[in-house]
Order: sequence, then structure tokens, then C-alpha cells
Amino acid sequence: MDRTLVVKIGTSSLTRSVTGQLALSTIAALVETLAHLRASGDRVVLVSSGAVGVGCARLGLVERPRRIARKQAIAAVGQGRLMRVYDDLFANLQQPIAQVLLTRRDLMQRNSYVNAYNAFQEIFELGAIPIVNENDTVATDELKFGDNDTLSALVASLLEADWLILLTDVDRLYSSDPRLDPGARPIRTVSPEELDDLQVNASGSGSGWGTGGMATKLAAARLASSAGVRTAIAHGRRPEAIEQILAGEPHGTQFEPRPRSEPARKRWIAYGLVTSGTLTLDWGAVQALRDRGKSLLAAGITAVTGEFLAGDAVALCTPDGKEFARGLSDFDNSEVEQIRGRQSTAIPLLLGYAAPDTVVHRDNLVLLGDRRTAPAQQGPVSQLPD
Ligand SMILES: Nc1ncnc2c1ncn2[C@@H]1O[C@H](COP(=O)(O)OP(=O)(O)O)[C@@H](O)[C@H]1O
Ligand SMILES: N[C@@H](CCC(=O)OP(=O)(O)O)C(=O)O
Repeated sequence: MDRTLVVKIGTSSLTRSVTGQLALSTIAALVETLAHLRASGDRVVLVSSGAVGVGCARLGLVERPRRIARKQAIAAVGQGRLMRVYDDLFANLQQPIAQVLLTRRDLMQRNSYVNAYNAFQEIFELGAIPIVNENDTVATDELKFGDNDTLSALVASLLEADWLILLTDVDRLYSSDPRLDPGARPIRTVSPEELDDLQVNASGSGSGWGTGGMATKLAAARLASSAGVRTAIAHGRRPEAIEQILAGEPHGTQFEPRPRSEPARKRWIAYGLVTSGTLTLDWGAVQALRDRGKSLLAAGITAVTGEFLAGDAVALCTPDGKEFARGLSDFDNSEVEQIRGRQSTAIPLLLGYAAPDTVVHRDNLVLLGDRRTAPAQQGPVSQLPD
């Protein structure tokens, strides 16, 4: 087959909860499954957590560290060990692997984002399986993914993957944490429309070694679905189930994707970037952007928060504070503050220099998938962007 598959496995599946030691049989089954898929022609990416967990086990530590510098040092111990285990197992099946360590910054800068894409393509051409993790030892706190669920969804979007499979220590998503609530109902399939309104209590933080619990997996499923990637959450103790999921069998929780409508650059704006500020719009501007594909003009902006420079990513919000779009601002925050609510023709006078007509040009603007931002009642309409 000629599919692109991103499989993410969490610490809770890779290690035994009591001892923190590696769950070797699980890892071996995963390796066998992925090597088989690769041999049958699929492009396979493994996003593997576990650097911190494995580092702790190696060093005899019984608790996940809290201090960031300590975590970075432990991840440096664990990552090498983890890769050695993978390489030993994959080598038995003559399957080469490649280590790819990414930081949020790598996916935020356009050139490194494109670079990462090209590197993955070359690794595929070499017949290797890239094994991805966050580069924990150098990632700075404010620019961390923090959990590999988000990282795996971004990698799936970058590669326009067919599937994102999140392996964890429960068999699927439930209406609430099944460890805490015996009445938790299993959720088997979720359409894009249902995903928008899915009411799930995902706040339980899981096994102690995992980081994000279900909340980050749900966020990853939303991100991947918006990027046109089919997503599944399934039990990591039976990685063979991956092949059954790919064959269309009803395992775990499966999320249908939205049609992939945005070009790659727009997906980068939507998901690769971290926003530095927020522009609140009036309903007229919201409609113009959302329904008529217009650029954002200063006239439709009612409030500005955050500090950003021209070229930085900003969140665009409805009057009731829901983010519905993202874009690259043509102005810094103090300039937007000066020109907001004003006609485009007044901008050069207000700022004292020639400036673009638009605050966010439509080429640099992307609507987020969720349609719940539609106004219940329409407010006053501002000057509509060209
Ligand atoms: N609604 C829910 N459905 C299923 N599991 C949930 C839910 N809410 C919280 N959880 C918890 O999330 C845990 C998985 O998250 P986590 O430990 O971070 O896994 P991983 O290491 O695979 O990323 C499960 O063990 C479960 O207890
Ligand atoms: N980069 C970290 C990943 C942390 C993480 O996301 O863990 P998990 O919730 O188990 O997927 C590590 O390798 O320990």
C-alpha cells in the first residue's frame, strides 16, 4: 500500500506502570507491525514518547521530575537508550530507522518547517522509519509541545498523512475517565460535525507517567481531522490492532477527517505557529472573512491584546471571544491599536507612513475548522474588506 501513517505511542504503553521498566513485549509487537507495514509499501512514522520515563528507569528514579532542567537532563539519558532499544529490534527485521528530534520552533519557522518536510521525504526514500520525539533537552519552556499528541498531529498535517494512530493505555476514548467513572460510555466513531460538539470529560491525567491524558489526544484528533487526517485512539498493548484499524475494522475510537481543503502553507499558519496576540473583530468582519474569503481590514477590529511584531501570527476572535481564524499580521500590536476601527484610507495619516491596506491579508489567513463560531444574532456590520 502507498499510505502515509503516523503512529504515536505514549509513555504509559512503553513502560510498566509499577516498575517504570520498558514494556519489551509491547515494543517488540509494535516494531513488528510497523516493519511489516513499511515492507508492504506504506510510509511509516513512529512518534515515540518515553525519553523521560526511560531515563528515570535507567537512573533508578521513581517519580517523574518537575524541575525543567532535571527533566531535560533525564530525557538526554532516556532518548539514547530508547533509540538503542528500537534499533536493536528493528535491525532484527532489517528495517533501518532514523531519529528525528523536533522543537516547536522548528515547525514555526517557515524554512525549517519546509526543511523538516524534505528530510522526512528523503528518509522515506531511503526506506527508513523516522522515529520522532520532541527535542526535550533543548526545547525551552514557553515553546514546548509538552506532549507528543500535539507533535504527532502536527507531523501528520505536515506530511498530509492518511492516518494518525494514537496508542495509549486505554482501549478508546470514553465519555469520562474510565479509571474514575465506572459508568463511562465508550465512544467508537466521531464525525467532524460531532467532533465540534463532543462533550467528553477528558480531564483525568492518566497513569502518572503520561503527560497529557485524554485532553491532548482529543485536541490532536481535532487538529488532525481539520488537516484531513483520519485519526484513531487505540490500546497500545496490542499494536497489531493497527493493521485491523487500517483494514477498516472498528477498533478503538475513530475520527473521520474533514476534506483537506487548505494548501500546506495555510495549514502551517493554522497549526504550526504559536499566536502572540489576539484581534477581536465585529460580526461584519467575521462574516466577511468566514463567508466571503475577504482580507481583514482595520475597520473590523474592536480590540487588540498581546505583543507582536509585523509578520507574527495572531488569533482572530468573534465578538464573544471564540477564535475562528488565524493569520499573519501586517502590523505590530501598537500599530493595530492605533488603526483599529478606522477606514483603510486613514492609515497612512494615523501612522505617518505608507502602509498596507489590510491588517491580515487573505493569503496569510486561515479559518479554523470549527463552525460553532457562527453568530447567534448578527451585530452591526463594519466596513467590509475588499
Ligand atoms: N474521557 C477519557 N477517556 C479515556 N481515558 C481518559 C479519559 N479522560 C482521562 N483519561 C485517562 O487518560 C489516560 C491516557 O493518557 P496518558 O496517561 O497521558 O497516556 P499516554 O502516555 O499514552 O499519552 C488514560 O489512562 C485514562 O485514565
Ligand atoms: N518528549 C517526552 C514526551 C512526553 C509525552 O508526551 O508523554 P506521553 O503523554 O506519554 O505521550 C518524552 O519523551 O518523555
